[in-house]
Amino acid sequence: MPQRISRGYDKQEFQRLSLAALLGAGAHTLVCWLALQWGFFALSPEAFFLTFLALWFGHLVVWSLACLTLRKGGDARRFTEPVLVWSTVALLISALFLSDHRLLVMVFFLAVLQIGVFRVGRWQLVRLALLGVGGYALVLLELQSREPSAFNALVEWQHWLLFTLAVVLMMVLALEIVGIRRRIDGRNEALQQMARQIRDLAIRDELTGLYGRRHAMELLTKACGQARRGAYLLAVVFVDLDHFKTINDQYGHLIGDRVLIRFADLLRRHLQPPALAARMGGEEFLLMLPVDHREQARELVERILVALRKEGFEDQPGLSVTASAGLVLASAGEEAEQVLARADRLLYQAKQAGRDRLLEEA
Ligand SMILES: Nc1nc2c(ncn2[C@@H]2O[C@H](COP(=O)(O)OP(=O)(O)OP(=O)(O)O)[C@@H](O)[C@H]2O)c(=O)[nH]1
Repeated sequence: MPQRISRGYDKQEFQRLSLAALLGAGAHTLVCWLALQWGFFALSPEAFFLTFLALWFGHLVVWSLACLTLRKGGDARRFTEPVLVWSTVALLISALFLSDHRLLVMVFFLAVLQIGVFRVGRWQLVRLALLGVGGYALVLLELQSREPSAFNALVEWQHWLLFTLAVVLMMVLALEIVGIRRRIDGRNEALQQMARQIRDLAIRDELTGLYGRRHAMELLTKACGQARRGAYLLAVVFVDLDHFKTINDQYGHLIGDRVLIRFADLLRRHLQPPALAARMGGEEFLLMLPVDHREQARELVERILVALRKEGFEDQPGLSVTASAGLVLASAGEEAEQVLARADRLLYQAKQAGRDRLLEEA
């Protein structure tokens, strides 16, 4: 599965692929240049120069597209196959002009396959192998039909057979490695999932799924810092369900739990990121609301309190839940604990004033 392979594909991986492709293309050019010097390459020096200029231009285009994609935050992994395919095409083109020593450049294809083993999926690898073997056969057929008398059919096709055998052997090995790699990727994925779950357990309240107190304080500290730097206005709201003890006493603890879960769901429905809610303990909740102005926060909290009042509990028709809240705006230079203490004082006053209301600082 390509998605699995894509995880962990980063800049370094791309740099390694680029370096491998560069070294491979450089070695290929050098071998062909030596062949030209020794008279094995059936092109004039000018035509050789133009041919390799075109091949390097192709490398450059594919590489630049991948770089551009990576810089834009895209997945450069999808350029791995084009890099390998163009490298193979470059080998095949040069094989067209080499007399007798075609195998010299075609062995480079085994290196191309090797690079692909750790980077592309099973089918991409099979496609690449078919391109190498099939392309080599096409090169031979073209040469055979162009100049049958100069074509040493027996030797050339023997070489092709040897090459094909080598590719098949390598593919058997490669597919085994791809399988192992997939299993490792699968296990890594499971481990990462487990790590995410453990982290969630550590930072989330088990009953409601909202963030717990400790993580809420970390987030509040961070949000206060950002608000201090003027990134936004931060409204901090302490919310406490009213007479929750009575609800527990009258309807039982399980219904009390259900009320907490329902309220958390209600908060999730009303808050869009980056606004967030946390359960600070018992029936106490904290809201952090980055806003443009105070009214925006007030209206939102009022909507939440109204929605809670209207909330019905199917098998408990008589149960009606309300909450009290204290809303403050974080001031410049204020620490998280200080903001929280101010919101808590307002909440206390809201309770004193008869509950089921939101109080703000004058
Ligand atoms: N069902 C349930 N009850 C809880 C949980 N955590 C705390 N409580 C109960 O919540 C109740 C909180 O009661 P109080 O602190 O007296 O507050 P209250 O009854 O809501 O009164 P006011 O806040 O003054 O309106 C206690 O009875 C706790 O046992 C929980 O996870 N589930």
